[in-house]
Amino acid sequence: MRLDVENLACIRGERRIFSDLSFALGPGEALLVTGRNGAGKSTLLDLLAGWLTPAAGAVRVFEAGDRTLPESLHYVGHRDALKSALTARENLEFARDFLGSPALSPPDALEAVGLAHAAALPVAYLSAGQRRRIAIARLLVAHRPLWLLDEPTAALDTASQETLRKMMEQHREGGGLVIATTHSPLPLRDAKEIRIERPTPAERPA
Ligand SMILES: Nc1ncnc2c1ncn2[C@@H]1O[C@H](COP(=O)(O)OP(=O)(O)OP(=O)(O)O)[C@@H](O)[C@H]1O
Repeated sequence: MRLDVENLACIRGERRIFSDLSFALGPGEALLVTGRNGAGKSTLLDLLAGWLTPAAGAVRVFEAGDRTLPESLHYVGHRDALKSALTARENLEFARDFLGSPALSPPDALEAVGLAHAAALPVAYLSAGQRRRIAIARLLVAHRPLWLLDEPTAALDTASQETLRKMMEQHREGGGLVIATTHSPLPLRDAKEIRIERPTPAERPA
């Protein structure tokens, strides 16, 4: 799959968040999105996911078969989007059934993030880092070529950050694409990088 983003602009409320944002990603490539708090990193992911409409510009997808862009991506956001009353395993079963294109089994995905022992626990009982690891395990239970990850290492300890880094590299080796926002260094091989700068007050619409 290929992604081509051209001269993208976004306005939220009365504010211009960014404009003229362009990049292209091909199979196996990764993009790190940096910028200060409130610069618009999550907003960019929301636009790519199709939840927001750009004020200008275009997002084009190629070589994705008959799938639309929303059907071609995984999104792991700030909120882990887990169902608190379901167990870790049930959450992954739900994700696999909902997303389609099953890949690793839920037990194997839990094993991959070091949470096999928590399979039968309701996620409400888990720590913030453990919940984040289950949200990340969702990436493994259904195959989707584009991973959109919003500060994926937040709440993760060093070992889990390394597990996630390896998962991202493996996904890329299989031809997958990764776009991750981050405030801390994420050592991905040959990753592209864009920094979103806040427009000055003069550039913002009144
Ligand atoms: N629903 C909304 N309506 C209007 N403005 C919004 C809305 N949601 C977010 N914003 C604004 O859009 C701007 C960009 O927010 P965004 O969450 O994309 O920033 P970010 O770069 O991801 O920040 P952080 O590093 O803190 O996560 C912020 O000024 C925010 O207040």
